[in-house]
Amino acid sequence: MALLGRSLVTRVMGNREKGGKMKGVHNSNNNYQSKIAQFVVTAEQMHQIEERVFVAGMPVAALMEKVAGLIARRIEELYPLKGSENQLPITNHQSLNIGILVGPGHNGGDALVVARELHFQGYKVSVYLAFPKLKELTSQHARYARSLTIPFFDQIEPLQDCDIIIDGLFGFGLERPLSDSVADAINKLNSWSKPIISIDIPSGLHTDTGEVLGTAVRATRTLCLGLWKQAFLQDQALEYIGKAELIGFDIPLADIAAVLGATPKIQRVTKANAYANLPLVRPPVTHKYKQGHLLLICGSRRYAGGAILTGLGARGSGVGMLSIAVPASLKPLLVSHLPEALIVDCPETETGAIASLPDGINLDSYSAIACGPGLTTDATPVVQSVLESDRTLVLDADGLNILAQLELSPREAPTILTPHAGEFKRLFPDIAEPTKDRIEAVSLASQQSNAVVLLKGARTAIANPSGSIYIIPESTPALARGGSGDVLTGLLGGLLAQASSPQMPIAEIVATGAWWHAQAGILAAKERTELGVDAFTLTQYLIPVLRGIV
Ligand SMILES: NC(=O)C1=CN([C@@H]2O[C@H](COP(=O)(O)OP(=O)(O)OC[C@H]3O[C@@H](n4cnc5c(N)ncnc54)[C@H](OP(=O)(O)O)[C@@H]3O)[C@@H](O)[C@H]2O)[C@@H](O)CC1
Ligand SMILES: Nc1ncnc2c1ncn2[C@@H]1O[C@H](COP(=O)(O)OP(=O)(O)O)[C@@H](O)[C@H]1O
Ligand SMILES: [K+]
Repeated sequence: MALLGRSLVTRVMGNREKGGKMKGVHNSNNNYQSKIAQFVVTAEQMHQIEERVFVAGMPVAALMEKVAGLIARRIEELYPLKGSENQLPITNHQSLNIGILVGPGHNGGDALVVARELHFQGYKVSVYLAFPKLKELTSQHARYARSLTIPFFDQIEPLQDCDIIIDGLFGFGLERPLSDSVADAINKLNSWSKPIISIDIPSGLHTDTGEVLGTAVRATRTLCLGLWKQAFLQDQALEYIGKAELIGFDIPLADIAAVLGATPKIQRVTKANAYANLPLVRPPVTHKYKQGHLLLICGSRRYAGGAILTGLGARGSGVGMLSIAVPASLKPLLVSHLPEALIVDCPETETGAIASLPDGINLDSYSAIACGPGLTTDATPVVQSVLESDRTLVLDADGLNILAQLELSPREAPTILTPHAGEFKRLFPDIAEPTKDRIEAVSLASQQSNAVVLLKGARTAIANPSGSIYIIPESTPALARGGSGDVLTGLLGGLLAQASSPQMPIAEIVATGAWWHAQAGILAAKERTELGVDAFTLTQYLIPVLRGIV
């Protein structure tokens, strides 16, 4: 995956080192936005980056003015005084009432600049000032706003009649739980069901873990400032964030690289870096086995459909050759759905699970193996034998449930584990709740197992043992549906089987597959609504995702 665009970073850093000033590389570079989109920061890293910008000479007040100006313009665009684009059920666009919540720090300062700007544009602005003691710059903006006769209140109730609320209580400076009075105000605000725009992050959320520190604003939309904060990639924060949008303010790439490193540890998977890993172009002279041979091991009498869905996911990957090992009695069914696949019929247990792989099967002849969907836990010997193989191995579903009962002895070849939160808990019982700080959880799990771990969820996170983490920043709850994980397993297996060289970073290929899967869900939901994305339909949208690329 083209990570930080190493060449550019080296260039940028080189320029700084030589002259102290940036030469020739500007943030207006067409690539700037797409580079910025990959980065994820903690509150501490954002502080450090901000500090470098200030030390380099940017005045704090000037930066606040610039950033808050961009926020104000965006709010005017979203809720214009005149015009028909406004989605709100507001009839009189001439007098939009905007309630602005102001906290003690620079998040509150941003909010006050927004208040002033909207006031001058003709909006009716009211301020709820939650604290008597403010940081210096925030205090100055409050004084000026008062001089403009903008009304200030120390209770939130007077804002109840506002059409829109802007939340500038706390940004990334919030580190401890909210006091009762602010928490009460936020709870009241949430009960009004008004459109709320949060500045930087919904007040009350922890910037890194996305945890609710007592209570938190439930925003309709959040305008994240400068760089994506980690909370935007944590499932537990999503219902508070609403629609997420990045408001860039031209932070020099050199300052980002100085803090995050040339290859940041955590990356959002963007279209650009996913594309770079897709096996889109084949050599003109090739043959099916050169394009990867994937062995799927899946299905049982009870879960026959899982094998079909995994097979169709693998088909979507474009893999050169597909073999599917299933209980012998499922062979006719599999052939009818996947005529191109070689069906390996296996001896069955009494319960209709795979008892063992057929005698004489040579696992070395496959480029990769994906094992697990629909197996039932009766297929333990099969999982044992693939764990002993030296092939790249994806384990999912019952493959993971079986693994949880076994010892994962060290494997030479890459191992990819793809649990949802329930499977994760069974596999890694001593790692804290995977629904809390998912980024931390997946990273620990990868180090503990020495495997690439993909933790499924609304923001699927992938970690490799060396510490890199990839997060899929967009998806759709349409995927929360039986069988969509089976599709992912087949797709991942197909992509890994096609990896042209063993040196290709496995976690990046896995991240690419997870991105593709999510995009297929998004596209299918767009065309068919979120209700229309059953797992079979999902497989039909894998290839259409690529339409924009080739
Ligand atoms: N980074 C950038 O480049 C840019 C940043 N900008 C903006 O600055 C924001 C960050 O500003 P910030 O650092 O002043 O922190 P912020 O989130 O406003 O709040 C911290 C304040 O709250 C207080 N406090 C904390 N917890 C509390 C509690 N539970 N209950 C009560 N009080 C509590 C804490 O005081 P303490 O008591 O800890 O001394 C402190 O005063 C950022 O999100 C963005 O909007 C842009 O303007 C320009 C570009
Ligand atoms: N709320 C959600 N938003 C986005 N994606 C989701 C959501 N819930 C589940 N998914 C995705 O759907 C898939 C579900 O996989 P899994 O739980 O293994 O289902 P199954 O075992 O039925 O196939 C995963 O890829 C997961 O990331
Ligand atoms: K906020």
